[in-house]
Amino acid sequence: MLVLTQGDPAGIAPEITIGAWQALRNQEPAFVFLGAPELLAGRVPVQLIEKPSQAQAVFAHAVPVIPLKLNTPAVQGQPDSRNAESIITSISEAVRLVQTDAATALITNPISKDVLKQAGFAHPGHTSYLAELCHTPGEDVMMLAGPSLRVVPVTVHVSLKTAISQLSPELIIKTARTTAYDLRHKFGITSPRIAVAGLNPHAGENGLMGTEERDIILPAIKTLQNEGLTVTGPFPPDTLFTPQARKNYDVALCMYHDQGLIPLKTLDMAEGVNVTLGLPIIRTSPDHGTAFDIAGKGIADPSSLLAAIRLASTLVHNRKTYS
Ligand SMILES: NC(=O)C1=CN([C@@H]2O[C@H](COP(=O)(O)OP(=O)(O)OC[C@H]3O[C@@H](n4cnc5c(N)ncnc54)[C@H](O)[C@@H]3O)[C@@H](O)[C@H]2O)C=CC1
Ligand SMILES: NCC(=O)COP(=O)(O)O
Repeated sequence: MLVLTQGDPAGIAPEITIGAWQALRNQEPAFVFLGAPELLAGRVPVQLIEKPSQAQAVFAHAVPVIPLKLNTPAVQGQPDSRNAESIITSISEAVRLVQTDAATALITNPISKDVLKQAGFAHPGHTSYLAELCHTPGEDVMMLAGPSLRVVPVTVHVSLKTAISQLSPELIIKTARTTAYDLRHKFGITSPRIAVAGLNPHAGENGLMGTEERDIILPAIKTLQNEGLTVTGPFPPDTLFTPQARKNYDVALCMYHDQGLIPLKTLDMAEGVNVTLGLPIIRTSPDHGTAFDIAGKGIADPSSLLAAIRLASTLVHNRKTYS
């Protein structure tokens, strides 16, 4: 059984959860929602359960919910850090359920990093928190996957200045190895083709516009090639995402967050999925955030959450097949 976390109760998580249940109730995969039942109740039937194994029997007629308490009632569009505790508990409890085989994978609803930071949460998002919960800190890799493109940012939730200072051959090599391993074992791509983006305009143009390609990225690519991995680049970032270029790789390794996420969301916002690689558990998430600006207006599109739920189910199946 898949477990879906609560996310920020003031964002669009409740309404996209409802939309996902309405789309999936008469088909697979089923999920259990781990959060405050009042976020859904009144709009769709809800049935409280104690453990994920009870969810399948319920799913066709009600959203199965393992209940959590909010510290203060949720107001759509008005996030409140007093509810950080239930947001975080939902994530940690979902991980525990997967670790103990009570659930097969987790799908996370969007959270606000800012709201959690106000409550003292130390992580810039789910990804590194999940790695900590799995006792594999630093092994996490973020991948965004859509119908048109997969991207992996080597540096993630840091300023552009910090991203550049964090880049190293070691970090690129480690990220590419994890990406290649999980594309094989979770996505069934036997020999994944990894295209590596440059950092600078024109990928540095022989040092004319920056030296990171020559000093950091190219040595990493050579090491990875010597290991037998299909890795090419560094490519000028401005043409790496054209339709023609995208035919030549399975994943683009990007040097910083927006280098990869801008093309991914431009091409695939509605169906993009955030997948955490490198962990012993399977976790997916919609590619978008809390969308406080539209929360409660009934216009949130549940497609990305649906894609995340379906991909989690596929990865559970793939892991059995390809591992
Ligand atoms: N997986 C996660 O938990 C993620 C969390 N975030 C967090 O979300 C918060 C808001 O971030 P933003 O940069 O504003 O990104 P956002 O994705 O929440 O919103 C960006 C724009 O897209 C629209 N949008 C997003 N999802 C939509 C949907 N399903 N249907 C229709 N319109 C949609 C919003 O209304 C907004 O105009 C931040 O605190 C950020 O940290 C952002 C990305 C992922
Ligand atoms: N930009 C992606 C994002 O914010 C999701 O982060 P995480 O919560 O999956 O770590």
